[in-house]
Amino acid sequence: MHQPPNSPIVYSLRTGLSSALATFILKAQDESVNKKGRFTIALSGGSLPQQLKDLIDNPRVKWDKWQVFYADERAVPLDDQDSNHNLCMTELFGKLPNPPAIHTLDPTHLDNLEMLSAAYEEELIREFAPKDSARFPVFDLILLGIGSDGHTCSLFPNHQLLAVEDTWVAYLDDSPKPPPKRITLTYPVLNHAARVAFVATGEGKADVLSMILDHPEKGLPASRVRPVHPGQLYWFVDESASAKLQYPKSSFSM
Ligand SMILES: O=C1O[C@H](COP(=O)(O)O)[C@@H](O)[C@H](O)[C@H]1O
Repeated sequence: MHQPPNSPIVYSLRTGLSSALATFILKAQDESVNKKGRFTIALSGGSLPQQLKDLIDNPRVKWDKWQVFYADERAVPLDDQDSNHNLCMTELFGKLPNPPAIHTLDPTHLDNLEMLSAAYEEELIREFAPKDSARFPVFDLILLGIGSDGHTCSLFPNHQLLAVEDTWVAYLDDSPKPPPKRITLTYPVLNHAARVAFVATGEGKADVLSMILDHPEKGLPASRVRPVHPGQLYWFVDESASAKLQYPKSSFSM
């Protein structure tokens, strides 16, 4: 099947998804560091952080060049078991002798979601605005997961945040998935990234993956992530998650 240019590239991996993902991240890291001397990345929570395990003990990772943000975060203390930061610390950063610069939410604003999300947007502005972005930050890489309802970040089906175009970070207090209070990057930020990669594993994601990629017209939140040119969208999926997928798969080589 012929795919139009800039269509999502889907890597379906029978084995070695974490290793392929590490290779992909390192290529993005090297291109960014060679060009700009730093690597800006946004991470998700959920099942994603455990797929980053092949970065641990990998001598090619230039942690001192990384600027880490969160694609979405729950409005809970940083050491709470629901915190995406806490999860990333447990799965990855806490295992490193020299962790990178990590931009967490400001826990002093947990009781005021508007201030919490404005403070995180300020954090992004400090990192990006004077450098390589005009109206929206341009992340070198954003790593996303999907929920079985098609949500990504904290952008849920039929939620009013799907329409936000004018801010970098938005907040919600009615997430259908607990905990209810969260902040999230918005579509303009996701869609201005140089690269966005979704990671989906397990048979529990098979139906929704087919819905997202084979039926983008249904408009599930994850289907609406389409980086503008020259940005590129990638999917790293395992065999179980891609079992029902009609969308053409590419072989992974880098
Ligand atoms: O609530 C969230 O869910 C999504 C998907 O999680 P998963 O466990 O199904 O992979 C995650 O990407 C997001 O960061 C998180 O806040």
